[in-house]
Formats: sequence, C-alpha cells, structure tokens
Amino acid sequence: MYVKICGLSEPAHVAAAVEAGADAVGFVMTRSTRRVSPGRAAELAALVPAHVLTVGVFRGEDPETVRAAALASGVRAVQLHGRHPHADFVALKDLGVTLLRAVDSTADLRCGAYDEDLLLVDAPHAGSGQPWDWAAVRGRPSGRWLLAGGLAPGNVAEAIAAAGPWGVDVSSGVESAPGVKDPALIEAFLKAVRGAA
Ligand SMILES: O=C(O)c1ccccc1NCC(=O)[C@H](O)[C@H](O)COP(=O)(O)O
Repeated sequence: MYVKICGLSEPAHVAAAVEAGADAVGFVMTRSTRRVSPGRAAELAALVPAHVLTVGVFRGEDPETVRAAALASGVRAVQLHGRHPHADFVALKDLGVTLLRAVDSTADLRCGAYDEDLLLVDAPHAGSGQPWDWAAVRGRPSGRWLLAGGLAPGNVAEAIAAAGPWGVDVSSGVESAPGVKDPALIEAFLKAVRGAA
C-alpha cells in the first residue's frame, strides 16, 4: 500500500514522515492554510531521500504557473486538484515529473484518462479532513489510484477495506491542530496502514 503524507511545512515533520516509511510527501503550493512557497518547498524537498517522492500540490493554477513552481521547488511530482482539463496534463508532460490527477468521486476515475501517472480520489473539499463514503468508489477507479479525504490512524484500515485503493493520502488526520503536523500521528498512520495491508 502506497502512502503519501500531504501538507508538510516543517523539516521535523518531513523527517518524521520519511522515518515512518512514507512513500511520498506533499507540499501545498496553492491557496491553503498549509501553503508553502516554492522556495520553502525546495528547502523541504532537499531533506527527502531519493526513494521518497516529493509532490507539489496545486489547484486551479495555469500550467505555466505550475511549471515555474515545480522547477523552483525541484519536486519530482505535480498533483493537480479540481477539474483541470486534459490539456493541462499534456502541457506539463515535458516537465518529466510524475503527474497526479486529484478529483472527487464524480469525475472520470480511469487513471491515465488525462495522461496522468497516478489518480487521487478525494473528498469534494480537498484537505478538509472530512470523511466521505469511501465504499461508493469500490471497483470504479482503474489503474494506480490513491484514496484520500478524512483518513486518520483510527479509520484508515476501514477505508482501505471499503474502497480497495492502491494507496492512501492523508493530511488533516495526522495533525494536532489545523495545519500543524504531529509526528506521533504520522507514525500511527503508517503503522495502521501497514497493519491493514
Ligand atoms: O491540504 C490542503 O489544504 C489542500 C488545499 C488545496 C488543494 C489540495 C489540498 N490538499 C491535498 C491533499 O493531498 C490532501 O492530503 C487530501 O486532500 C486529503 O486531505 P485530508 O482530508 O485533510 O486528509
């Protein structure tokens, strides 16, 4: 089970995610309480070993803005939230980074339909920490897809059993306060996933 810890903004929390065994870490570079600048994302990404994927998270920006932030931060993946058109993914292909398409359950759930490499199926309001009906997507997404939205150490095993994803993504569920990650919760989340998978 692939695990992405999202919305990191502090070196100690990046270290905690890497130490706990995360496969990917996300830096939000769009409007959010978790927003970091491309420069800050570059500082954080520099702390991450090569086997862990660094992901820049965006929502609604045009491809050139995303490209500039990705290049400035050095992230190895770009995650586009919302109803970005297929053309936005095509426009970013030559960046040579992993492309993630993040959508809610009403979208086209075929991974690769927009030339993305990974699909992320999230709650209607990304980063809100609100659980949703994970079982409703069971069997619908195809290819490599991550489940997100309201996951936490105490419910991620249930969510995996309900939806059957290839991977999971969490932000609010490993925070002690809005926007403040908690190393103990990050470790507990990874343990719960490893115990479930
Ligand atoms: O986290 C945010 O604030 C955010 C804002 C705008 C677009 C995306 C955002 N987060 C993306 C993520 O990958 C989150 O981990 C995912 O939505 C799950 O969030 P949560 O329900 O808080 O675990």
